[in-house]
Amino acid sequence: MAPLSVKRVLISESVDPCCKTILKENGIEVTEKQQMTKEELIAEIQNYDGLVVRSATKVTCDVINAGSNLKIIGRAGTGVDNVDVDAATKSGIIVMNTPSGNTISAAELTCALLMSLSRHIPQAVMSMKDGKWDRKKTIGYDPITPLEVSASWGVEQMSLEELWPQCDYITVHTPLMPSTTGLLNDASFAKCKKGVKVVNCARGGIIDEAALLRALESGQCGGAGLDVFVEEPPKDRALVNHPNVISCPHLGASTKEAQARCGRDIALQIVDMVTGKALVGAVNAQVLVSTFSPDSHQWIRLGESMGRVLKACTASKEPYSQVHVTSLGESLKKSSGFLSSAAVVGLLAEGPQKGPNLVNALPLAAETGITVQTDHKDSDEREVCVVEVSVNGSSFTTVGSVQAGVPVLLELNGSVFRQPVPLTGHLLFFKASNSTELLLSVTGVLAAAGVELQSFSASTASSGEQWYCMGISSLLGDIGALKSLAKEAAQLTV
Ligand SMILES: O=C(O)[C@H](O)COP(=O)(O)O
Repeated sequence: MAPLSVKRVLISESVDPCCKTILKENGIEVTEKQQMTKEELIAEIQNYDGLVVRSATKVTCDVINAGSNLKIIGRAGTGVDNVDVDAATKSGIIVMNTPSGNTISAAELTCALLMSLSRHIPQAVMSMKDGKWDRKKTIGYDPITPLEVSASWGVEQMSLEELWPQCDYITVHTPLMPSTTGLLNDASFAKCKKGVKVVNCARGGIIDEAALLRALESGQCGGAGLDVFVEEPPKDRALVNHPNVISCPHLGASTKEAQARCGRDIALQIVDMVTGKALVGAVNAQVLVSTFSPDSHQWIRLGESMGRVLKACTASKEPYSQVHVTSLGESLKKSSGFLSSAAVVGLLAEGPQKGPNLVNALPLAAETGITVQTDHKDSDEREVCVVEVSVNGSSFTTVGSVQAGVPVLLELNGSVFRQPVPLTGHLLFFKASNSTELLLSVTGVLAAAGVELQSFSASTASSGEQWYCMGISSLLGDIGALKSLAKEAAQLTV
């Protein structure tokens, strides 16, 4: 992938200072502004092409839409539920997290809460501070029964149904998403051992808060350690104030070590991305991961150019219903993903959709009603990319490759070019029967418009209507004259 240019980054939360230092050392201008209101962030965000956040900044669709120059949202931490990832993807913005920076600190707090729950340490501390010497409440200790060791990780894997009735303690460590929202609910609490203790240092909502309160009240749940809440800070204090709940204000990652790691990781990941070295931590742009090799750059250009050629030659027939991209050749095995996105970018370029790029190509295609199909075929003979579009009931195909580092077109809808057509500059395509008169007429049209003919590629077929391609010095102002000479004609700049 051609390196993304990121020049100005806004850090909207307390992120370790090393983040700013690393970004600045790499030529990126950094502004730190904390505790901005949503309105302030919306007004400000257009001035930046990068945004670095923790979990308090709500990067909503409104913020993303206001960020007309935004290219990357860096999350100095793990959870990206405060970022509207779908909206970012549609706008072609990379969302990147630091998947391992604060894991150890969150695990430490989980263990601390487990121990505190078991031994009622916070309650004992409070009662000591109240001047009491109450030894009765700290004597009922149940030993923690560790889960059995599984074959691979030392933990026996069980279904949740099997797991619930066996646990003395349940800790959750998942992102918040539809499948994990309310993972512990009335039904699952009912299957648990009476008095089960639960810890949530992951995200509020994985344990259903209303169900947890009911389970605490009935004694079905014997205690909860909560570092996170559905609403932060929680306005409803019922859980926080419950005698069997110990809670913290989302401190799982708040250690010097975790913050230094996350601040450093997100800055280095952004720098690696803008310098084209690597893409690490992107949560919405998997297709880009394999584009960080120099070899891939020309293939991406090829895919996009083929999409543009298809669009130019079929524009009058729109709408498109399907794009089918096939890569051939061992070395393109991992390329079919980005080739299809690149072809869609070319096909949608200059259309009504906002800024198609490799991040948003597939969602934009889906939104436009285009199905994208990707295939790979092994071939010892050649490395080529075939892009076929279904447009208004018929199909139109291009075949291209990269030769000597240059993207070239080999075939256009059945016409095989004698010489590969370099996909660069201004190109004129037309379909006609092979005739000297026609070619003279076309060059006459070019000359009359002051356009120089720079290259000419004809089909290998000697009879029937075939596609021709001309490299020209500039686009014709009007190709009406050409359209009256040839069956079809199109021009474009790639
Ligand atoms: O998702 C995370 O990384 C943790 O919940 C930490 O969030 P924070 O960076 O806002 O402390």
